[in-house]
Amino acid sequence: GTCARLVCKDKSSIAVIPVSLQAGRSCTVIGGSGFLGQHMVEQLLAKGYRVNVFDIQQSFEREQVTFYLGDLCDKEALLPALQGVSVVFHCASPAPSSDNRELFYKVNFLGTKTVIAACREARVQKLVLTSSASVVFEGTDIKNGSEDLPYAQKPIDYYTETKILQEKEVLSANDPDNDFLTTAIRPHGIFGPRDPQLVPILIQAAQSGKMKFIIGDGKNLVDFTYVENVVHGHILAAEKLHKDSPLCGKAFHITNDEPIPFWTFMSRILTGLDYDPPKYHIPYWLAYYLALLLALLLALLRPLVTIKATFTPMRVALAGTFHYYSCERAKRAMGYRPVVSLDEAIARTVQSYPSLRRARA
Ligand SMILES: NC(=O)C1=CN([C@@H]2O[C@H](COP(=O)(O)OP(=O)(O)OC[C@H]3O[C@@H](n4cnc5c(N)ncnc54)[C@H](O)[C@@H]3O)[C@@H](O)[C@H]2O)C=CC1
Ligand SMILES: CC(C)=CCC[C@@H](C)[C@H]1CC[C@H]2C3=C(CC[C@]12C)[C@@]1(C)CCC(=O)C[C@@H]1CC3
Repeated sequence: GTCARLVCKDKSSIAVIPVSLQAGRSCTVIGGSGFLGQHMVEQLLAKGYRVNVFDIQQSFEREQVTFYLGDLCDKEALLPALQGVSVVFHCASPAPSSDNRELFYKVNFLGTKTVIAACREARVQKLVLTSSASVVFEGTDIKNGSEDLPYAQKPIDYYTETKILQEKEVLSANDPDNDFLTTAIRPHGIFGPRDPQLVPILIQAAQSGKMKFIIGDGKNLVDFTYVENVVHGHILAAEKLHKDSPLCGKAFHITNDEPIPFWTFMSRILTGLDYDPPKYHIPYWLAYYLALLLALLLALLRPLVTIKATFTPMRVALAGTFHYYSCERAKRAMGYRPVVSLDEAIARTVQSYPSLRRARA
């Protein structure tokens, strides 16, 4: 089967070694309980990897997976999960919506330094970070952006600010002389089954009547990337990361390579779940200033009440500007190609949320 390979020692003896016991086939997924993390675990197992998960929470149980519960800011908690593994995938982060500056700094920046120190101590050979394409986004158009764009000087939010600090830390830790190699994957707009953010937020907005307007002319292209393609990019990166490979210490965009107008994508998810797509247009700058005004108002009211807005300047920027990226570098360096097309990805995603389908009267 796929989990075993024949090894011929000499003509008379043939040993069968499970793929999971071969060097380089054991890994730890930090953040393995999350949306991306769980999909990582599934594909890694399917490819015959031995998989540990390190996470602050346990969201599933699988016989083949060893769980280590703990905070990645705690090196002593991390170390047992890294013993004997050759690859660490770091895809843990507080949710962007948590809006907690202190926590972002502690987990994404200081915690990532701890992950690096723990990897070195445990003699892990490869560290693959899940970064984000948003590290170069400042709220204005990016068309076919390459990895050579400079980091955002004014990141769109504090979460992204700490994703920049984190990525810099991981890439500069690349140290071939000491057998420690690092690389970073920058996905954008990950979606797919079990995503707790994109589809649920969208349907919630539709249910409360907030999905009537298209911000701008609706032509702004954006990358939405199917989770299985993101996972594929991570695993390829780990497998192609070798001393002298072009992956060492570098970041790579992983996208569906099919940028789509933001509002077309939203409409396809909405109609797929039997909701009406938005049809009225509102000028981008009007939406932006309305959202700013709302944010100001909520800040003034904060001593009295705390209300979380759906309509924020950052979201308006995401919904009304171009932000799509080239994945040419990943194609060249690791032979990346998306494995699931956008059409297929949307169909699978819509199908996976029967509970969010609009109840017909
Ligand atoms: N979802 C998206 O569209 C995008 C996500 N990313 C990045 O992908 C990665 C994964 O994101 P998702 O799976 O969407 O997030 P998620 O919130 O579903 O998963 C994150 C996981 O990290 C764990 N975690 C958080 N703090 C921890 C700590 N202190 N110690 C141990 N574990 C901790 C959580 O318990 C959770 O299981 C993150 O690094 C995120 O920044 C990047 C670009 C886009
Ligand atoms: C490509 C990329 C970075 C996607 C981001 C995902 C989320 C940030 C979006 C998922 C649902 C979106 C959404 C809005 C903004 C961006 C999202 C949160 C609005 C709040 C924009 C303003 C509206 O008119 C309502 C939208 C609801 C859905």
